[in-house]
Amino acid sequence: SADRYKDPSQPLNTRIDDLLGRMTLAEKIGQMSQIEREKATPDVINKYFIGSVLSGGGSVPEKNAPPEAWVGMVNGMQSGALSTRLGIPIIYGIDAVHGHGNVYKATIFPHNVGLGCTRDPELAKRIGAAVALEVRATGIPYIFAPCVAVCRDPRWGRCYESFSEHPELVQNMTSIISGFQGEIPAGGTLGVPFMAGQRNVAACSKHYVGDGGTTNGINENNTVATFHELLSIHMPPYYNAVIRGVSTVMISYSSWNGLKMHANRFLITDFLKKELRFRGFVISDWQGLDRITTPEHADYLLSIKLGILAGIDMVMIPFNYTEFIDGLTLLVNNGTIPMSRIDDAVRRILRVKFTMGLFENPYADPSLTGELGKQEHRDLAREAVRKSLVLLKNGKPGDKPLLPLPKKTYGGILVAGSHANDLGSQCGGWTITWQGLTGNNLTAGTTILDGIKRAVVPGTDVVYSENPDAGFIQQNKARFDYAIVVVGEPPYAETFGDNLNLTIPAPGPAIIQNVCGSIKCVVVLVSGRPLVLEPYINTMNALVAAWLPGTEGQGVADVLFGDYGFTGKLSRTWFRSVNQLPMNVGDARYDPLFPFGFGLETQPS
Ligand SMILES: OC[C@@H]1[C@@H](O)[C@H](O)[C@@H](O)c2nc(-c3ccccc3)cn21
Repeated sequence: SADRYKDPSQPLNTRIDDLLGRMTLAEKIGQMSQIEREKATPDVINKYFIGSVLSGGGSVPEKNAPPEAWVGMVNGMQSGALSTRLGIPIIYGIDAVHGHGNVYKATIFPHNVGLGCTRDPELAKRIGAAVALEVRATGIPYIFAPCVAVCRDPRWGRCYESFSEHPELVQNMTSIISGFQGEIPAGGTLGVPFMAGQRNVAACSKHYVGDGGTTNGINENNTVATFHELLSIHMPPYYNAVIRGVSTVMISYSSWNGLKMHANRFLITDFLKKELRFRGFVISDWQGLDRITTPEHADYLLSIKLGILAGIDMVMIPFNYTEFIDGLTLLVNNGTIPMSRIDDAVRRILRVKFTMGLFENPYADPSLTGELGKQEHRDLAREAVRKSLVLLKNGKPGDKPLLPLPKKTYGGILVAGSHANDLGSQCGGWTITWQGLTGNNLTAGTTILDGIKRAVVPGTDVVYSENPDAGFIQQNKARFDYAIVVVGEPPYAETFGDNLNLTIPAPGPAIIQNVCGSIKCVVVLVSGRPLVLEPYINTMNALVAAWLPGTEGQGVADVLFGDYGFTGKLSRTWFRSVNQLPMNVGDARYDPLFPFGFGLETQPS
């Protein structure tokens, strides 16, 4: 019979059953294997029937690769897959967690902690649609986003990837999934993998489950919680993600009550797949199987057994694919892992690939390359920056408000601080490289300083000094009407961001004291999370939390100078001292510097 699985007019389950019925064990296990692009030659993909390829953070075809180079790379790999006996296309995945972060000149949006402060699910959906277009510009149909972590402790290095500490706010922001994948139409089936068309991408809600609840925020550590606490704090976003038709779920490195999530059959199979009826595929994190044991990779056969029996369908191996394939083959042949488990995994992977139209459209649409970094997307990102800013202080007690700042000044404006003129730092981690970069050469964008210069009336004396010394301040303080001090955290990702003291890194505090001690100042804090403020806040006239705004730094000036009012509300509790942590909205003991939901407002001037 003609290959019914190739016939798009056939019912979905007919296509899945027809194809699955034709597959050898090697072809099935190949579909469950995701390898890193460095290993993914067309020959390897063909020989091992590889089902998926990824770019890890910073893994690019070449430095500053244009979209055409990405398209060429992905299409080359795809040809290797389509030349196999059954011609099952690969699905290429990448982390587009705040825009297409790996890609030179992509639009970089505010990280999720800032988007949570917008309280605007509709905006998040529009951002999702724009990111999908920029990812498709590079020929990629699948992203490891959104992170739906409910970060309960800002000492966690990934807290900025979380929309909020409050599960309901995170649930609301899962609207971004409907942007990435498209909205399930009225009358459509909720709760099954969905993708509207070839200008959308398959999404991945991560990291299942409880990644944001580890002890002291230690990355990949242990989340101690009753089942009720897990269900009420960390699980809710997955209800919404599944209903919205999220195509994949990524498992967390962390443990729940001492059991590694990657080995947790109850939560992955009994709860996510059976109770929540998730029908897409479950993917491991990078070497997530290896890290089931301590030390990691100590017993890889055991890791494979535990991970696959727990219900993981696709394994982000990413390098030692022969070891994975041989190990899983052995475990199936010796009866440790039943074929029914393999078939469940492959069925789910095929369901996503058929649903997203990968069989009909395995190659990139070259007409989309112009979507990368498009001005329309940058304008959207700028809108998101504006709405993400939170005004925490506006004038000392008894003073009149300092913000919005006048665009016309009699004297000059002093702009100080490392983060005023540092595109990389305002983007944060997962930008061009895994950890992110400092400086202004990493990609195309507008620094906060650039934005200030464009906002004031032409001819205004704007003086930038990264770290003005006391002498400069004393000699010049009468010269300036006011100062804008932009300080904050360096870029970081994952464990490199774990931090137990949460102080503003030097020389930030000194710059604040030096400048704000002599000149009326507004401090703009560029950080992935709340930081210690109490020692300096009385010196400041005004204070703005800018989070990690991304490439469109103009959005900061838009609000500082009153083109738009401040509307942002804290997505996280602003603690007084790290000794209070963890401390979240709703806790019995709750004594924050600024509470969850706080944010002063100003009117457009
Ligand atoms: O980039 C792919 C995935 C990403 O989607 C996950 O959110 C994240 O937990 C992650 N960590 C690594 C990773 C960690 C350590 C060394 C090398 C890579 C890789 N990844």
